[in-house]
Amino acid sequence: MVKTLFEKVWDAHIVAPETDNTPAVLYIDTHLIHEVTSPQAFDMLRSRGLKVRRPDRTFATMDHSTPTTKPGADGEYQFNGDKEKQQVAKLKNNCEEFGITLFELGDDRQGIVHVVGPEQGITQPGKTIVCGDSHTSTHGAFGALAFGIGTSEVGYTFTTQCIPQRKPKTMGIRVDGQLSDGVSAKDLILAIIAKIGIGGATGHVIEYFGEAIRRLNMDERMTICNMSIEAGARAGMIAPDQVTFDYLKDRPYAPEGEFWDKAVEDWSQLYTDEGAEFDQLVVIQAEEIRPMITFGTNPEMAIPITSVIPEGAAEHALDYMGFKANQSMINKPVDVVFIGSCTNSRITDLRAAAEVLKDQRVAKNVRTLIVPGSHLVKQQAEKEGLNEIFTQAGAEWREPGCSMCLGMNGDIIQPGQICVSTSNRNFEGRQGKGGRTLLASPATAAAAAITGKVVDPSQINTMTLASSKPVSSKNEEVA
Ligand SMILES: CC(C)[C@H](C(=O)O)[C@@H](O)C(=O)O
Ligand code: SF4
Repeated sequence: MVKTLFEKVWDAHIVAPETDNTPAVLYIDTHLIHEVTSPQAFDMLRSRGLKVRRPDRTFATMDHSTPTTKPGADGEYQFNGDKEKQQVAKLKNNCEEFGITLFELGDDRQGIVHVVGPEQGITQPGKTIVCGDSHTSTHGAFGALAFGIGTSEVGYTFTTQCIPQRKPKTMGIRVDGQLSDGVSAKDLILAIIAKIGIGGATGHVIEYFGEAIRRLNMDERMTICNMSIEAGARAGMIAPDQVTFDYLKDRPYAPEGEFWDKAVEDWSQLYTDEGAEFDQLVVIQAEEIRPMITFGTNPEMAIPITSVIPEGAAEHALDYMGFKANQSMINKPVDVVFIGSCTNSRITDLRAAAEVLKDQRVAKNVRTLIVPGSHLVKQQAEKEGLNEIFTQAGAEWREPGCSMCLGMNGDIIQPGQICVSTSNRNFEGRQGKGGRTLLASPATAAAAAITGKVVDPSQINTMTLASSKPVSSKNEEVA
């Protein structure tokens, strides 16, 4: 029988099939946890005298509430408040008590859960992966079936390594052709969500395929799968290929030696069979995609950066943003730029930002925060000198974590401020009460940082060369 990629992974993990009255029981290979959605599940275990069934398949990191400033001279981290400090301390205690591997503050492996899992080789093709976090869809970039779960399901996974699940429908999104120069994976996924809508993939698992997807590196594939949830999808998946295997080879938790060879053999079977059908199919032409930006308060409210806010866009959203239909987004003034989050905080994202920021200065009054997704990303960026480019430009180079994506750690924007952000959600107040978020790619965010306004990143080189801004002495040395 021909099967889609999703069906292959789903079928291989069914412990008990779905009936009219009961959902399927799905075996979970890997359980990722963080400090925000795990405490109640651990409390449940304690109150019932239960253990974690597979601590060896459970991995924890701290990311949402962690400070992005370095610890003080005394080694103490400066938390936003007691609540955040306790949340992090609780995770550490819980992991010790239940024998779970934790990538804690100060550990080189610490970072955003959706950056760390792949980076450590914990995320692998064909696996079922859950986490009490909606952007778990990120891991589907490896051909895993990965989705977010609620706190009670975190409890089920702790106790049984299984969860009850209704089988989702499938949606194929085929992206033909090649993305144009200067158009990123972030632009592609924003364009996809603008097209199908925030509810467009509700109840479905999306598989992305086609030439343009094949050409993406793993960081880019993760950007795409990360935002699947913003179209309502249960998960996003991309069939693994040589790009996937090359990424995973020699990662700490990847199989070794003969186990590696066997794994690659198995993983190579993970694709949608010829003739297998999706419940829905969407076709996109890559050449038509332009750099994108959002203008509203959900990720579907996105347009090519050079076009205008459409007539008929939700008025409430436009009021909140302070924008009007038919206006161009170009030249809108910007107060803050945030480059980070599980969507765009990996090394290739930072390289893209550095390319724009090199030998430039961040505009006066624009606060620019650059937050690597993990310590290993941070170390790699520093090895390449990207941190120098950022700090010389006047941007803040921070410690890893979710940071201003959600502002749980205190990295927030002020009421009324406009922030160009590489994150995945532009909901009202998400980055701080009254704050206004414009979602975009790292290149677009970096271009906004140096000009202090929304600009087409493809225009940036011409623009900066044309302007005779005074350059810092450091820049003269470089030149
Ligand atoms: C805190 C967590 C539950 C939440 C999520 O599930 O997505 C967060 O990561 C987010 O991005 O809003
Ligand atoms: S970076 Fe943002 S979207 Fe990703 S897990 Fe953290 S808060 Fe959620």
